[in-house]
Amino acid sequence: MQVPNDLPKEVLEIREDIRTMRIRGAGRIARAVAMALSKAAAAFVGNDVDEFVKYMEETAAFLRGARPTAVSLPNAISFVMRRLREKGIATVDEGKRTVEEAAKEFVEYSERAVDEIGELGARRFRSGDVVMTHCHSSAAAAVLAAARRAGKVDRVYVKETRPRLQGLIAARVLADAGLDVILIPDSAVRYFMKDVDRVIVGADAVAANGAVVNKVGTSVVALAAKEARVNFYVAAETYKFSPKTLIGELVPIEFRDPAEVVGREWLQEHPNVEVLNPVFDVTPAEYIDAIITERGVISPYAAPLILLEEYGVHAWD
Ligand SMILES: O=C(COP(=O)(O)O)[C@H](O)[C@H](O)COP(=O)(O)O
Repeated sequence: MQVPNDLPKEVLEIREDIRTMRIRGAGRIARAVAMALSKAAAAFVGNDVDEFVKYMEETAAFLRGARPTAVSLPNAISFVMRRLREKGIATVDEGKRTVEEAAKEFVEYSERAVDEIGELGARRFRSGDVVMTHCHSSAAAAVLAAARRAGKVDRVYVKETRPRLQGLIAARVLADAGLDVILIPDSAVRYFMKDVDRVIVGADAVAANGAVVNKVGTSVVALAAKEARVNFYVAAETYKFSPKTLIGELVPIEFRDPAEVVGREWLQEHPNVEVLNPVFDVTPAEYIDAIITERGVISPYAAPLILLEEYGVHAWD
């Protein structure tokens, strides 16, 4: 991917931090790219409006390639860039202001959305509920923290989430929120499901057919939950809904370096073994009881309504 000329170092660093997962989780990724666009705009030197717009379009394309699956990333970029395109700016300064304001608005919306999801989601829980979660999702954690504050949930099983062990982040965050955390290996999901009342996870993308793309292993939790008749909830801001799925596109599943699974040394010692590392999987709508969004708690089958309301004709952009 071509790096636009004169892109400030901090924008390059944000992209690299997303690629290497120092910035991770769909919500944080979205907020980080919105801020990256704002920083890029501020750093532009010159008075030529067309040059500025071209530079911003190139920056947007460059940032879009940071990670492929979390649709919050292109959605955050579209939110900011649509403002710039629709505004019809007369000067570069106006363009810079437009980008900065749109990015700020997106970040504020996003932070508010997570809080609203927490409050709405907590209503689905009952006193004494035992919960299971997978990976670390700030939206799912917000629900659990709000449910804890409401005196409903005490205990949560957290899956370690190999190979990158995001479960350890979730365990720390949820313990800090006052929950009793039990960290379990991924392979123990079915063993413990009998003790669980509800599952809650986050999302990297919600498709028009209500399927949810989230950290690999989510679909296995959903299968075990369905077998045990345990409610399965997804916490997802509306900017995680994928407009392109309305026109039949599939959400790309990221495959990362096999060394994340077994280490570089093992790979070198076993050149005849193929190691694959898909990092997301798809949970079909029929396994999902509800998606908790900042606009309300919906059936996964209502995903197209959210998409049409949110993006309308822009789904085709
Ligand atoms: O799958 C992951 C993170 O994957 P990775 O660690 O590979 O980025 C999270 O469940 C979603 O991104 C939602 O997170 P949030 O609710 O924080 O947006």
